[in-house]
Amino acid sequence: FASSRRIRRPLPPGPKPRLFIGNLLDLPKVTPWKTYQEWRQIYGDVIHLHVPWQPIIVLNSAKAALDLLEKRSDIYSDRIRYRMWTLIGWDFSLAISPYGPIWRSQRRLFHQYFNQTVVHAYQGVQLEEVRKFLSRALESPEHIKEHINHTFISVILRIVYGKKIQGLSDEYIQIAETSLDGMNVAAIPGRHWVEFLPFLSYIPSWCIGGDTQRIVKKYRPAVEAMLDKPLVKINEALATGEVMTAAAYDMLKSVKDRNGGELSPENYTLVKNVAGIAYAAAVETTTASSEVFLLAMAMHPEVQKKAQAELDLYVGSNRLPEFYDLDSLIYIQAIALEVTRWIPVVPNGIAHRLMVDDEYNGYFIPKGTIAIANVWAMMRDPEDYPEPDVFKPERFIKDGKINTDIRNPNTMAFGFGRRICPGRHLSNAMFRLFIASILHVFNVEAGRGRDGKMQELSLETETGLVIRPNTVPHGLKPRSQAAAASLVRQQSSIDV
Ligand code: HEM
Repeated sequence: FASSRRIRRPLPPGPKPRLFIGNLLDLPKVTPWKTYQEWRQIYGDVIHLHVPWQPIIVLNSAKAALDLLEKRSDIYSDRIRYRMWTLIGWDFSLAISPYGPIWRSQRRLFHQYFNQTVVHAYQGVQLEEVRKFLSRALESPEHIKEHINHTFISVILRIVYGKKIQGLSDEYIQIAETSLDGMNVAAIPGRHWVEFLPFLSYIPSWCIGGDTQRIVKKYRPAVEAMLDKPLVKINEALATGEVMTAAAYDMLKSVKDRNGGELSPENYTLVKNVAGIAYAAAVETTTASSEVFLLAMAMHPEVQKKAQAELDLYVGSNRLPEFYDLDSLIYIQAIALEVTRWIPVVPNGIAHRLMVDDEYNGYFIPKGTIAIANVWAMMRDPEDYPEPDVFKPERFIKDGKINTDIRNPNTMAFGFGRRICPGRHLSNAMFRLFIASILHVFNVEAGRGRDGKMQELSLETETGLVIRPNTVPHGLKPRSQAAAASLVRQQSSIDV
């Protein structure tokens, strides 16, 4: 199959390469998705970048991404190994494992605990944590970013490790945040010279040129601790016969039972790595989406009003939204889709790697090429989404239902083919519950800064694998002081 495509044809178009260094200096280091989107006007949907030893294609349209990453998933499902990821210890992760037996066994185990059917079992935890969030937001809206982060960390740690954190100062949160920062820092193509000049990894941190070692020293201990610490307690529980409600406990127990009560170091590592990636992949992405949601709401009060009218109709003022409400809340669903489209929080996905030579639209794509899905450009394709910069949930609704003729942003935001995000079922349900709960209780405004002035909101984001808005609204005002506040306090039992 693959060899039938082995016909030498020109490479796809792209910026003119320089002698020896190719397009190395052209690789954008800040918000690359925007530059790639601009390049689409010049070079088209599939752009080739020639970096020494490493051809790259950027897929700027949903069609190209679906044609290659989805329909030819058998040959486009490998990953590159950023040298920096391996150096800081992130090569444990299923998300960057090469396509092969280790990835397959990790992915199979992950799927068992996060497939569409199983995730219903986690609704109780999500509901409880989202309500605690409402209560915290009521008490101290100025700390909204911390509350969001706290919520999704709590949800995933309870699901995966059965661990309840005491607060934001929990040692584990610090460790995990540091290691996630490391992953983001390491993952931008072109930022680290060690990707192209491996000897740089040997230069000591105190020397000129020792940047790589400095980064390793900063992040590697945190990545190791993030994986090791929570599993130790679970393993002890298993050894003493204590029963725990936690996915990692069930994983360890089932591999142990399958192997006659023995837990080999390989199986222990398998569970440790699969559990660790759940935390790492879930927290940053869901936190980022929630921040984008708040930004969209503060910028569009008219959207809040419509959503609140729907909530008042279907949920009413005597209770908070439940999971069973979500299918009836069409406008809330449309908001979730539009937030996902408006600022996709993984704007360049996670790059795929081609395993054999290929050909597309008459262009040759050599084996080893990295394929970057520019989800940002796909979400701003005016053919799919007229006036793409405008935030408009209505674009997804027709005759009172979600219009399935409009391309669903989730088919791009969560990636493609065999590598598609296996956490999307958990994430989608949780996100809609979060949106419904906030809008049921609060009006979202930009919030005032320390100087007393209203915060100026901006669409700017950081650069990274996962992006978060630079400004996050914190002006959450209860819609009705008496009703909303007593409802939240009554339905969430926490000490904030
Ligand atoms: C807003 C929420 C989320 C977004 C936007 C998102 C997006 C993505 C994307 C773009 C990928 C790469 C797919 C590809 O290579 O084509 C991915 C992979 C992955 N995601 Fe998510 N994700 C989210 C939430 C979650 C959650 C909640 C979990 C875990 C419970 C999770 C677990 C994973 C894992 C394990 C992978 C690696 C899959 C592989 O390489 O085989 N994600 N995600």
